[in-house]
Amino acid sequence: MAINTQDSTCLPLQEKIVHNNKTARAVELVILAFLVSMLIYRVVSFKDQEHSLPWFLALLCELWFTFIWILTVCIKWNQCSTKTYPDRLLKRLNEFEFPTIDIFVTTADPILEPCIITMNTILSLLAVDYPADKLALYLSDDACSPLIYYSLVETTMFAKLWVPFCKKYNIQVRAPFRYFTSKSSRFKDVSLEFQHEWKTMKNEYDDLYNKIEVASQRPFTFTCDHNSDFADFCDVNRSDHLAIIKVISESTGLPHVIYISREKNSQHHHHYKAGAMNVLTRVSGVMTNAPLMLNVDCDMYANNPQVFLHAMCIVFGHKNDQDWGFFEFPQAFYDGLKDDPFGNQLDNLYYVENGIAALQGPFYGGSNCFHRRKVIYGLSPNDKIKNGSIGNEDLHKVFGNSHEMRESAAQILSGSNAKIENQKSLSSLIEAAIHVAGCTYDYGTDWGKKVGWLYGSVAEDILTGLNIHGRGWKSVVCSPDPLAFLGCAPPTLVSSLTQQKRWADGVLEILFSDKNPLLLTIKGNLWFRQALAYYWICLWGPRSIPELCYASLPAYCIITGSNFLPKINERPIIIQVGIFIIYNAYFFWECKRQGMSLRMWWNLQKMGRVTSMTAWLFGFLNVMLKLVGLSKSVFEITQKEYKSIDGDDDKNVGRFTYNTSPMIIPGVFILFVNMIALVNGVLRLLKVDYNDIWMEVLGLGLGEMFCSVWVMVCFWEFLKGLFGNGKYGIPYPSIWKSGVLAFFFVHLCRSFS
Ligand SMILES: O=c1ccn([C@@H]2O[C@H](COP(=O)(O)OP(=O)(O)O[C@H]3O[C@H](CO)[C@@H](O)[C@H](O)[C@H]3O)[C@@H](O)[C@H]2O)c(=O)[nH]1
Ligand SMILES: [Mn+2]
Repeated sequence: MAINTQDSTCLPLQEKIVHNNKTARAVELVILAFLVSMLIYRVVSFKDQEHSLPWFLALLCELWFTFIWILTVCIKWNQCSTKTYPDRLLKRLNEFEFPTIDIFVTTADPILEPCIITMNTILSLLAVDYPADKLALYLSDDACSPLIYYSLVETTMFAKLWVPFCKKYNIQVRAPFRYFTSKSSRFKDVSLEFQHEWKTMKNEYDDLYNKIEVASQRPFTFTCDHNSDFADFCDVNRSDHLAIIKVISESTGLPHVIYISREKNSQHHHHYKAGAMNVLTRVSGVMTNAPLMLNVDCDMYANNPQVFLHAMCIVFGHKNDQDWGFFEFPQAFYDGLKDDPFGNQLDNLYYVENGIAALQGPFYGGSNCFHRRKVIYGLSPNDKIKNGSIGNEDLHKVFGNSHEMRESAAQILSGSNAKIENQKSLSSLIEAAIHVAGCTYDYGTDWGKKVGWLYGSVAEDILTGLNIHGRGWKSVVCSPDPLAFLGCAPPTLVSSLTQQKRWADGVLEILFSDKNPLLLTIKGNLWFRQALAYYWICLWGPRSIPELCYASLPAYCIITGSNFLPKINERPIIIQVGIFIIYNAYFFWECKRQGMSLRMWWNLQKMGRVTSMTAWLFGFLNVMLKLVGLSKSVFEITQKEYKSIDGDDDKNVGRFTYNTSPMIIPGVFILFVNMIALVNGVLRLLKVDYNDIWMEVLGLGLGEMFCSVWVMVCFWEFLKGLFGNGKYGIPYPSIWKSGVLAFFFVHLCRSFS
């Protein structure tokens, strides 16, 4: 892409802003100093311990915590963000200079992902401020659902009214389900004409909504004769069917709209989302072959109509072509539950993200991301490929046996901006598209290994981004105001844990692949500190073990009458107390700086413990089982919920609900053992004769009792779950299983003492 440097207005289109981080650094170093002194104290005082086991375990755990803290400090050390200026862009460039963009939306299950949500995603994207003839939107439907196809056809028809309406009145929120329910946007423009059109539009949307709603509620029926639009869907089995590709709209003032359901066959692995993304890449390569690709999950929508203009600021604002391999907008959530009761709105990662942004750039998070096609096709920053210089055989090996695919790839790789001559109509390309959407097309090619989205991890996003960084590309994140994209966070405890489990599982798998960050630093072009950042995320799963161990240590000590902390009348207790206070205050201060409440801080800190000891544990175990060949990874799709703005103000919103998921068990177990320990401890305290032996009381492990109470408070919701009714109660089998485990634990403790 040419960069317009000869310009009178020399103001930059995008700017990297470095944030002052001195105070945070100082506090982080203080915490580190405390951690290190604790380790030294542990080692030095080891021989004085009556009970060496808890001391030793505590040492191991604290070594690990210190290691993780060092990673965290390295990541957060520099803080920066990127600002973009779309108004400058429009003064400098003409729309016809903008590149074409292929937009990918993925959906996989019309029940877990209600159709109407996906359709709103699509509407918001079709209506962005960008020349429509430069956009093509591809929807990948992994469910092969006629309902989704039907909805897409209806939605495209509605879009023909909706898009001009949005552009005419410069509507800010272009996902109708948000627009029509937000109070502020209602009659901003009071002209009669607007009011009239607003009402028409609302009726049309209600119509669309009802059609989709009605169609969703019963098994979708359609005529199966040969000429029917739905003929392809007759008797299809969603996991075993031929590819279905349909061009729904072509050059009508709207972006092109294309429906894709890739071929599935139970004999062949379809690689979940990564597989879907590769089919989207190939089909779009054959059809429109835009140099930029934007991918959006079906649960997100464009919240800022200028998002593509912000994107162009990144594209045209970088003088150096190597400065970005991909760039993304953060995943923020709409209508997030107040104070984030499940800790899944990711706000706690804000400073980590800004830190990584100051390194090689943000991880690829799977959605809201603009990729350059040539980067996805495997180019490294310094590769220069002349037109026609790659042999057909090489292309064949990398991109597969479709002639159209190879031709389009060669064009991208050589960076030729020449428009494909005699631009064929999309419909005439369907045959070629169906070919590249085949379930065996990847075999014997580099798809999923070196090009496209990489296979082998259910966190295909992190893996794919890592591979790109490993080749030396940088990445950029920018968050305009209003936020570019909004999505829905998992609505329940278990759906949130399931998502976290998948992430912990997927990222850990990366460490056992040939894309290990350390390898990429040594052999490739991954920056060392960026590699540390990847380790930080890849180690989520293993973090469960020391956390569990540390959370059961107080219980162990109280039950066996041993200690893992200094007694409270000994001076070194200052170290532990110091860490506890400073760390919590530091985290609270971080939350405060982002405008969070005390409540939210507490929720985040408590859910940090809950998630790591439940979801991450299962992610970790799953990878271990996989390594010995006993398990396979599955991409469990997150449940999505259709909510309009004035949704229910139910007082139970945000309350923990449970099902029979085994992930609950370690939580209840930790709760049980600490409860048993506390009962033990309190009984012992009652027996002491306080007149004589104060010192003995001090020796009884008040520190351990405090820790036990702290753990219990973190798992307080689980305690409520023990007594809750219906979905608010933890199912009896889970309670029983946890009880048995806790019993074993206590028994084990006793046999050790
Ligand atoms: O076989 C599949 C499974 C999923 N998807 C799509 O993948 C997207 C993400 O799935 P979702 O259930 O919403 O997962 P999340 O946990 O919310 O996703 C996060 O984590 C994933 C990796 O674990 C990334 O792919 C996502 O982009 C990122 O938002 C959705 O559009 C799905 O329709 C498919 O197309 N095919
Ligand atoms: Mn999602």
